Amino acid sequence: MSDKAILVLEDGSVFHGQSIGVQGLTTGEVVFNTSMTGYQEILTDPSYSHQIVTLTYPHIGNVGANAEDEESAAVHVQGLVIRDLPLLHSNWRSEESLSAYLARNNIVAIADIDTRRLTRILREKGAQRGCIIAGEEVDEAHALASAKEVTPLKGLDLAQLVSCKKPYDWTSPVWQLGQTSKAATKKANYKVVAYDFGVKRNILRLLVESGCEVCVVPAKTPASEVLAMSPDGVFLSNGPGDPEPCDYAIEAIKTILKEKVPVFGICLGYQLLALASGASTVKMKFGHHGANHPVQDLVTQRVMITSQNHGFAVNADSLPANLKATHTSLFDKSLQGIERTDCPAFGFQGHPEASPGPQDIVYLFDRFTTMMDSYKA
Ligand SMILES: NC(=O)CC[C@H](N)C(=O)O
Repeated sequence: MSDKAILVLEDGSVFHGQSIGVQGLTTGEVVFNTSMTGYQEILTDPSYSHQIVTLTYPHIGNVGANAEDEESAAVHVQGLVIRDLPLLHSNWRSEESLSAYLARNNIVAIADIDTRRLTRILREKGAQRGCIIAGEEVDEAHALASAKEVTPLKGLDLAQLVSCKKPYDWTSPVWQLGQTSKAATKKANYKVVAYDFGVKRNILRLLVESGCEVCVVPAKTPASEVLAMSPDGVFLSNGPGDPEPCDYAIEAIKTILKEKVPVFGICLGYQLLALASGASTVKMKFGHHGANHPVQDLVTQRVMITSQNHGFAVNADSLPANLKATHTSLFDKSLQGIERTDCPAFGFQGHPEASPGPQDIVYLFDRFTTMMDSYKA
């Protein structure tokens, strides 16, 4: 069997490398992530659905893979592109090599390519549709034609594809993984319904740790069903694709906001909260994907280092009078946080659940419980 592989972008750029996953063909929008750690969390983040991810950090796979680092039950990237896979992986938690993990999860992946050149192309031209072929038939023309057939993410509702099919309760906190957590789990004090648009497990763990009893519901659950559960708060999860076509979610959020139930949204959830409040969203050139993005809290002026993964943004000029900007990106001044002035609701564009990444912004979970305290009182 050949272990050759190629990556071809829609602009015609060709990269030759080695296959490190299964043989075959895969396509998707190619984005770069600059995180130095957390490759397994990235692979299993449902928000990466339909995207091929390239990691700018050159050595990927050093610590192998394990069952605890997964952010969901499946690998969601369409493909992986890296510079160098180490000959040996080593970590006390490792259960298998990255390559074995990719193959077991049916992922086409390529190594030994110039990821700096690739990232520069994506930075100059914006996210590109691309195709990886691994195996015998490494055919450039076929790869280029396949890349050009990819449906762009703009206009695609992917949340309903990755969402759970039935409601379930989530009960495990972070400390069950043996990781250091900010504090011992608080006594369950709040009933929270979490909309699953592609939720990451660490968000659910942090909600539990903050004292929430969490019921996760499918993306298309109507507001009436959620309100019938008499929640103390509603959480809107992260997720893949364009927020704009998710009209069912936008409608449900509008109804929930009218009832003045506290609402907290992360990433796609934050974008949906903005749309339900009358703001608009735009597709970014190449988005924000990394673990060291500086974000400023506009009230305290404090700067936090945050984890980010988004290709769409809320248009800062589109905020209606009852929607206040709370955070801004110091990389490009794009909007990072919003809060409603007429009801208890707020959202954040980055990832306060911080997995992978820094924990500067984890305090937003306390803000949600404080909001629920006032609501209950
Ligand atoms: N991580 C997310 O929730 C991503 C939100 C949305 N799919 C975007 O790309 O902007």
